[in-house]
Amino acid sequence: MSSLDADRGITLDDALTAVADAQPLVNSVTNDVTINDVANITLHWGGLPVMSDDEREVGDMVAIADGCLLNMGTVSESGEETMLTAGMAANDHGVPLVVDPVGVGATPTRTRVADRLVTDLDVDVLNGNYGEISALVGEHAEVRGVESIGEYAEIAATAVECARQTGAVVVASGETDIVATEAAAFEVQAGHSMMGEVVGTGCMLGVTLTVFAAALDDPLDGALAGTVAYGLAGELAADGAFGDYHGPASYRISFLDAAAGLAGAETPALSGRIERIEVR
Ligand SMILES: Nc1ncnc2c1ncn2[C@@H]1O[C@H](COP(=O)(O)OP(=O)(O)O)[C@@H](O)[C@H]1O
Ligand SMILES: Cc1ncsc1CCOP(=O)(O)O
Ligand SMILES: [Mg+2]
Repeated sequence: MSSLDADRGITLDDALTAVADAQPLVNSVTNDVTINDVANITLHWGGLPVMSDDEREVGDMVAIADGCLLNMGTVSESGEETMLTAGMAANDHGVPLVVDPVGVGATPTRTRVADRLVTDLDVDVLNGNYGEISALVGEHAEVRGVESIGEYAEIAATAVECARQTGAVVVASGETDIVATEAAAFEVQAGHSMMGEVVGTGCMLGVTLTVFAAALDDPLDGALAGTVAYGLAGELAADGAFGDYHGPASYRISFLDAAAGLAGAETPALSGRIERIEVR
């Protein structure tokens, strides 16, 4: 199977095998809306989910974990402090840290919490939709609730700027996903429009990135592999490879099955799906 990136020589099969071998324990401090899907897709990829979010134990749980996700979808005042406790434990113990700044830009509170997370913590991977990533770097963005509204013609440059400001690998999700570091940007053509019809596909992407970042040594490899694997699962589900569906609710089930079955499935060729792009 073709390499995820010619310079790095890692294939999707390598990544899927690394996840299966590592069986990473991933602690997700995440929102109440999609927490069960986040837990299940962690398991479906080959990871071990735990959703510890109590201030008295979260630091200890993250210390023994292989990856940590902070998703601020329904973050409360106490939850904000717990996220900092978890994130600092990840940093102290060298545990890969992924942040999903859900709804940043929609309200001043969300913007403040997101800024605090990316400022006070050393984040390995950041994932958000186009609006969230644009809001995070202070550019014009329309985030309605948690949905990205409007057009973002310069999203690749914005993602690179976000990587520069935060030091993280940035995944800006949408019809075309952008994976960016401060020095490089990749367009990833994988996924299906049905994924945009299901609440939780951004949250599940965040924990997918955490699983792959935990299993691979380099956050960029983890972000590229996780983004590609996730999109391919979306395509296979949409193609009916994991059962017929009749709308977004049944599609969601097929999608979860596709994530669980991707390693054993005949996946579409990757050639041309991942393109390194020039960003000034
Ligand atoms: N129209 C689309 N075509 C292909 N993939 C999509 C589309 N909309 C969303 N996705 C995929 O669904 C996942 C969630 O993306 P997005 O909807 O941007 O996140 P969020 O749910 O946080 O707003 C990503 O993997 C993205 O690639
Ligand atoms: C609707 C909603 N409200 C707070 S968190 C959440 C789920 C967001 O999920 P995603 O970012 O995957 O769309
Ligand atoms: Mg989201």
